Amino acid sequence: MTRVVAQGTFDILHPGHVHYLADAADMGDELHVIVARSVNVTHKEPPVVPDEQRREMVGALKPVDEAHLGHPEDIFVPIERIEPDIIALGYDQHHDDDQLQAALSARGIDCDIRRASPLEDEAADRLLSTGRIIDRIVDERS
Ligand SMILES: Cc1cc2nc3c(=O)[nH]c(=O)nc-3n(C[C@H](O)[C@H](O)[C@H](O)COP(=O)(O)O)c2cc1C
Ligand SMILES: Nc1ncnc2c1ncn2[C@@H]1O[C@H](COP(=O)(O)OP(=O)(O)OP(=O)(O)O)[C@@H](O)[C@H]1O
Repeated sequence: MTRVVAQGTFDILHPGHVHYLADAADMGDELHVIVARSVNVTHKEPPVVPDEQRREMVGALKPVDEAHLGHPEDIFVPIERIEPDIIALGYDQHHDDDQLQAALSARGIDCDIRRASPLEDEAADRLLSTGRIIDRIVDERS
């Protein structure tokens, strides 16, 4: 039984999110997703959709066995509870694989880190980014 963890903000869902989670699910037998708390999304605009609502929507997606809200202060607490064999990072996630591996080892957590693949734009009008969906809303509705 191989348990995989994926993680992210998942603010306004789009096919790129579904592709990432399907890719992560294919790496093992059971997929757990950690949904970032708004307070921890500091590298870009904070999400519009509330924490628990984002968790609920991610948990409803077919590849996902369980969706968890992240810990407010210590990102390793959910990992220690879930005990994954693999952490699947998104293709563009800003985390440094080697630094993350070192931090996991320092906490006594033994798991592989892998990268999921991107879903490239198949058609020019596809919106495969939450930021681009929000930009489109602002452009067309204001
Ligand atoms: C292994 C791992 C565990 C994480 N656990 C949490 C957590 O418990 N709580 C949280 O708020 N964010 C957690 N995060 C951070 C976010 O999920 C994510 O990296 C970031 O805030 C949003 O990134 P995005 O731009 O890919 O959506 C974790 C990230 C990683 C890589
Ligand atoms: N087009 C895509 N293809 C594959 N994975 C994606 C795609 N878009 C997002 N993801 C993955 O989904 C996870 C969560 O992404 P996030 O919530 O940051 O969405 P986003 O649409 O990339 O957001 P933003 O546009 O605001 O940067 C990340 O691991 C990210 O790599």
